[in-house]
Amino acid sequence: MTAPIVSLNLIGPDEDLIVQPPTTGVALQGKIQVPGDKSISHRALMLGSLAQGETAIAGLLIGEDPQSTAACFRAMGVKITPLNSEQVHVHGLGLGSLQEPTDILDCGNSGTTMRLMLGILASHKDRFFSVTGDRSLRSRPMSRVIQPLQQMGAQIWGRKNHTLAPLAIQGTQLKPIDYHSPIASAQVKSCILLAGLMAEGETTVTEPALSRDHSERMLAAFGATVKRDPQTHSVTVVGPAQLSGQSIIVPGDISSAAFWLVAGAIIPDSDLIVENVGINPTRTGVLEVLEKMGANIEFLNQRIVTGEPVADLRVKSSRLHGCEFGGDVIPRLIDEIPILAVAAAFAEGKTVIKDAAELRVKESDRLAVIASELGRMGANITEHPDGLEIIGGTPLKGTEVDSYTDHRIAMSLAIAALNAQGQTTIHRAQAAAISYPTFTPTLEELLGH
Ligand SMILES: O=C(O)C1=C[C@@H](OP(=O)(O)O)[C@@H](O)[C@H](O)C1
Ligand SMILES: C=C(OP(=O)(O)O)C(=O)O
Repeated sequence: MTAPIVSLNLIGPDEDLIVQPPTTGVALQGKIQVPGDKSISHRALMLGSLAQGETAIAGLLIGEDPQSTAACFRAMGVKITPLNSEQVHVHGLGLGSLQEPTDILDCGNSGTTMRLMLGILASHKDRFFSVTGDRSLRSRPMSRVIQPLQQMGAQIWGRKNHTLAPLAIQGTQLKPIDYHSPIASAQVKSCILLAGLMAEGETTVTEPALSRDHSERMLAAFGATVKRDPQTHSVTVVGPAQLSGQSIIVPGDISSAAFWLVAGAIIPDSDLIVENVGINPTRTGVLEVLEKMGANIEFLNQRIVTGEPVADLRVKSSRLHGCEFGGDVIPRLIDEIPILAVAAAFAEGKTVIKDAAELRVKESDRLAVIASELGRMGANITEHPDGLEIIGGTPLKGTEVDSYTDHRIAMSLAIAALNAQGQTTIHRAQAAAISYPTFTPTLEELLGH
């Protein structure tokens, strides 16, 4: 049997990942773990910074995005021990006590850092902040959080009529609002709730469909008064709040587990357990769609870990078939659409993904990029304004593809490559380190290197 090749060539400017599966197949077997949940990691660092006393975080994601969050809060006077997945300590300053940074806060590639932090900064009276990010983040829309913050009285300036970073923020005493968001976005919801912590009275956010609820859960755990109405998808915080430091255990990220669940489902003879995965129902849309496509996924050892449901997920390969999805499930699988498109390319028949125009304003235009790069590998995939149509079942061929510096695209293409014929070179694959720095070592481990 030819040995499978997986190599990350970091010497050239293109940071290529080369994937060459053997012709005899690469059945995935055994048990693996994925790094900590990115959304929960950001929130643990932020709420820890705003709380009185110490917060201890186990299982934090050591990716570039949480590093950006930690760097921003350190620059505002918060002591955060070096990030590691064992134990990180955050010495919170108490609500309203962040110091004015003497330099620009750099959010790197992280939309969550910038959007959530804007709510915190805008509510820090008499302090001035400037925030920026990398080229991708500087092109992502910030008006979705700036507009409601302005309704609360926030003072924010930015490029293109105050919609794009770099942004400047003059902190001020904010007023509570009752905000009906036009989009189901956890970043918008969380930004307003964080701003509401220091406004006097009730700040309510209502969204058209339920987005991930990690902020609501964690705010309540830190001692804020949080009221939720599941019927209307609305959540209220009561300010001024007081937060006190907590012990948090971050579960494995279902968005990272999704790569292996799809790999296990599409690669013949696989039987793989991904341990310790967060299965918060606001995040499990990917499992529902995979099951609808005929995937065989079992939930083992279900438990609750510091307020979040967790399980070990066992996937066995099966014959997938296409399906249609859209509507309310989209916010519950928003980051998994690129890897679901890969699953669809290997499934029999047609898959239609609708209501996903939001993907055009992520780290890359994910609809355009996944259509072009999977298309290069031979997939029959059509881009629509709000989604994708994929006719699966034609074998994919290895070729040269590009991540467009988008971590989820890099890893989705690597899984497609694992089940393709011949060698695939993924340019700029180092982007995976944004959310999953150990992706390539895990791939090597699974392939028996
Ligand atoms: O709140 C969060 O942690 C996130 C919310 C989602 O973004 P939107 O709120 O823009 O949908 C998601 O895509 C992102 O990766 C993380
Ligand atoms: C969209 C993502 O993250 P963010 O918005 O934080 O950059 C993601 O992780 O896929």
